[in-house]
Amino acid sequence: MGSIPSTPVKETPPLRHIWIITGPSGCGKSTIAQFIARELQLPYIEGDDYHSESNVQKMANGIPLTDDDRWSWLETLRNKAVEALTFGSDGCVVTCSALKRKYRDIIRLAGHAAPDVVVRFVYLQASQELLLQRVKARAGHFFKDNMVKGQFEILEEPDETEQDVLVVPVKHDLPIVKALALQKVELVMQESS
Ligand SMILES: Nc1ncnc2c1ncn2[C@@H]1O[C@H](COP(=O)(O)OP(=O)(O)OP(=O)(O)O)[C@@H](O)[C@H]1O
Ligand SMILES: O=C(O)[C@H](O)[C@@H](O)[C@H](O)[C@H](O)CO
Repeated sequence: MGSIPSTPVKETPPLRHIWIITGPSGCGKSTIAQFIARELQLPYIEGDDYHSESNVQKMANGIPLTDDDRWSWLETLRNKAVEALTFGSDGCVVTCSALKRKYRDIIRLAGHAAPDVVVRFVYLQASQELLLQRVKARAGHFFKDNMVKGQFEILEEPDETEQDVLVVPVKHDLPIVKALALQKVELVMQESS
């Protein structure tokens, strides 16, 4: 009796995630994004590095950005993320305030870059009072505490209809927030592998 030939198992390559770390100024985007990028060994793209000189000047002068100021910045961040994957990365971590849903929608288009690319947002959730304190205490940054209120005025918090968003409360001490964010990210990666 001949042995039954085994059906070859098709290996599906793991998905490549673009992690967008979001939230208003001072919520910890840079801190958490650098940590996650280091832990997952992924490239880190700092959103603030891609604001135009005039955007930075505006913010430094206490003038909030408008939608028009943000469109090309959002497109640039999306392109940078896709570029990182095109150059062979297994994923990447990007900081972007992404305060409005339509801004997140612009970034979401990166998910069409290739069938294995998935965009996920990590929303760092905090109260205005807490972020005011954290921005006040931070030195050497162009974004000052007088601008925090404006961030909350336009903030559209992701709701349950945005299923690609992981919410991480950031009122806890930093080691706890880091662990929580990483845990949520790793769970998604496990579920999608
Ligand atoms: N969980 C935390 N507990 C205490 N301090 C924190 C926590 N998370 C961040 N910080 C501090 O708060 C400040 C703001 O953090 P960070 O610069 O990472 O925020 P951000 O969202 O990137 O800000 P921005 O958008 O203005 O660049 C920093 O001084 C950081 O060390
Ligand atoms: O959309 C915006 O208004 C900006 O991206 C801001 O969020 C700042 O750049 C940032 O918070 C300072 O780091």
